[in-house]
Amino acid sequence: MTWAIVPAAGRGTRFGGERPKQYLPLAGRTVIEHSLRAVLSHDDVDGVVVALSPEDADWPGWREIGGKPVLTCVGGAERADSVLAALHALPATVDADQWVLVHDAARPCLRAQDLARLLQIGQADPVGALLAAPVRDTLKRADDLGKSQATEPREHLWRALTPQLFRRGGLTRALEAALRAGVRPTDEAMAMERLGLRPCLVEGREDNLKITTPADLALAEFLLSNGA
Ligand SMILES: Nc1ccn([C@@H]2O[C@H](COP(=O)(O)OP(=O)(O)OP(=O)(O)O)[C@@H](O)[C@H]2O)c(=O)n1
Ligand SMILES: C[C@](O)(CO)[C@H](O)COP(=O)(O)O
Repeated sequence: MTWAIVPAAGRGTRFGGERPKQYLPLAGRTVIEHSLRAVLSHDDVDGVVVALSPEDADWPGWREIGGKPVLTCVGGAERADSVLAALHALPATVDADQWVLVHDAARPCLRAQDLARLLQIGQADPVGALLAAPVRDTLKRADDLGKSQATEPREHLWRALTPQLFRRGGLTRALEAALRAGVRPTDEAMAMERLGLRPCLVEGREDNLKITTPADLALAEFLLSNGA
């Protein structure tokens, strides 16, 4: 039994606009609906808890998607707070040693084959796993004037994606420890790494992009509308 958690309590400030980006129209649905359907599409995934902003006025009120239960909870100030709230809102039947998938509401282009590989590899790992993409561009470090001052070595550098797969109990403890220490993990793997644990990096598609700016939405529209 694996449950999903979808943090969807963000305001989308970098995107701009009135409506939070997760509720913008995309390829006949909304961003969040694509993300929910994608993470629920695997037979091993039994349901989802969605963390919503207390001010959310757009949530459609889904109670199930594809015959699977959709629960909600109130998210927090940062993504990590929202994920932790959703971990606590999982059904009591989800034991501490059961796997939980955390997937951004803002990542609508997740492909079934990436999700299947993550589950297959991650469930065989003692710690867990995350989808990620190796860095393929040259990386520059900017100075205060926006000039390129150095080139950073890119060997062994990956971009973290989602979903990320960890056991409910271990992830809950890792996030609570990080937040208690005043650390705001930007992803679940960071909370695990802090404890000296090494999640498995599972190479995922580069087009599993996070909708952060309007250009990302245009690209996602092309990808999802053209079956690319
Ligand atoms: N307090 C927060 C902040 C973010 N998220 C979620 O985490 C995912 C990734 O975060 P990001 O892309 O940064 O979304 P926003 O925080 O909305 O964007 P911004 O930083 O531009 O405001 C999104 O699905 C977002 O809804 C969340 O659940 N709770
Ligand atoms: C979780 C994540 O999508 C992995 O790259 C990313 O860390 C989210 O960061 P954001 O600043 O909350 O968008």
